[in-house]
Amino acid sequence: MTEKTLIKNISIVNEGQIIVTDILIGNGVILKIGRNHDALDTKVIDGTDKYLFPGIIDAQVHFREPGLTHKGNIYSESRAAVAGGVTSFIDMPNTFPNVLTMDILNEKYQIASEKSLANYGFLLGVNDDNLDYVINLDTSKLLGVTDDGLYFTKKGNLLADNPETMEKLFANCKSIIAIHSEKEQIVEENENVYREKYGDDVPIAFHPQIRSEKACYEASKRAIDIANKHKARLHILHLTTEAETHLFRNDIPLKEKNITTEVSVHHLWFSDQDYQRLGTLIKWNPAIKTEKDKKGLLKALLDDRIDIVTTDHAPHTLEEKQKPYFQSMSGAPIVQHSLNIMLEFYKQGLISLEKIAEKMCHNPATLYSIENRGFIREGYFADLSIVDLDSVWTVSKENILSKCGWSPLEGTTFQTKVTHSFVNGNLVYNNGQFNESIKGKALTLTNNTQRK
Ligand SMILES: NC(=O)N[C@@H](CC(=O)O)C(=O)O
Repeated sequence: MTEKTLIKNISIVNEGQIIVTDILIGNGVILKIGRNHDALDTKVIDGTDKYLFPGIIDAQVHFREPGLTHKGNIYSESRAAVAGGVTSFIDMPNTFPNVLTMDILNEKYQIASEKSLANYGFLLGVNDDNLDYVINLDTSKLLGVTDDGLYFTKKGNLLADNPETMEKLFANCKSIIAIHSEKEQIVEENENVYREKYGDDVPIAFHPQIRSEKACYEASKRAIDIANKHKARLHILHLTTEAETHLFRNDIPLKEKNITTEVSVHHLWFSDQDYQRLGTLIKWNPAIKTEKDKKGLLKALLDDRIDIVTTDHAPHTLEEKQKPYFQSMSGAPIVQHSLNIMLEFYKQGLISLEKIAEKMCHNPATLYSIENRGFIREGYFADLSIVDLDSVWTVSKENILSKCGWSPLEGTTFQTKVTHSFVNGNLVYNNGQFNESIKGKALTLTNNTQRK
């Protein structure tokens, strides 16, 4: 029989409430929430003055395996994730080979089953080349599909830039369709304007003018129109503009939405004011935009037009980042610090703890129809994170766990710390120490078909 763990006297942040009580976990699940447990054969953790969150489900990461493991792999990045309170992740298909077939998708599940410290799910990529293959699959069994176009090539018929292929996919796909929403044609026109003026070394401050609000807005508007026409289940990844937030509804519950969206933590944390200080280290696609956009995104998150928070964790080596504008890779590692960032907003009085749990834990589970995770409920998997809301520390090279070994947050002081993370009831992370012997599990889907 596996050992049980009793977390005593902890403030449980869950489903709109904070309740101070005990929680008993064993056999991988939450056995009992409430006082009066029999402590025989039970390991006890004192939770006094600490907070318990459902493990975070980060629904957009790039863990780089297979094929790009010089900058990250499923072991290293899931380890960084768990240290930050992330107990499940959904990884994108721009690994090599690109995830365009079920064989390649299944290979990633196999690698993760051997190496991942967190629970895992993988999206299948879709583009013009494999479109017919994808729509002939039983897509209702997939966690989701996502356009891969922007990740791999700038030229050619990109799915999210090609209305005909979008129509065909949206009319036929039964799973959630997640898209990266920027009109590449607009981006290319802008690139040409700035290239003419500056050559290869365009100042990074122009990144938001190149990957512009217009490029984002027009792509999102078009995708929503096509999705509505076909009643498709569309999710727009990492929103970056205030303008786009007005395309989304908050007058119906998440479960009933056909169109959903997310914000990534860096678009809430950084703005164009930071390009001067951090340069291409904060070059992301879509781009970090203005202070107004940053504020608008937080507002839309709070009023439920934006459904979830993700990281789009995208490690690159420093060498790959610190290049002239056009050569510098977009993306940065952030999965280890997403909860710290959101809790910093809590400290500033901008968001409640309950809302953080909703957007980072409950809603990703609901949005992707993930079974028995994302909530602190008896019988659910014991994916849990304990947080100390009064612990000051500074991000530095010494405590960054992502394989690439740097972070745009270096030098940032946080006032909160994840002390413990449980994955399926196993204490994988305990105050800087890891138990790496037990691996995470594949995320499974609830019975609901994802398409209304
Ligand atoms: N978000 C990023 O800036 N980069 C992503 C790819 C992408 O989403 O464009 C990456 O994989 O590096």
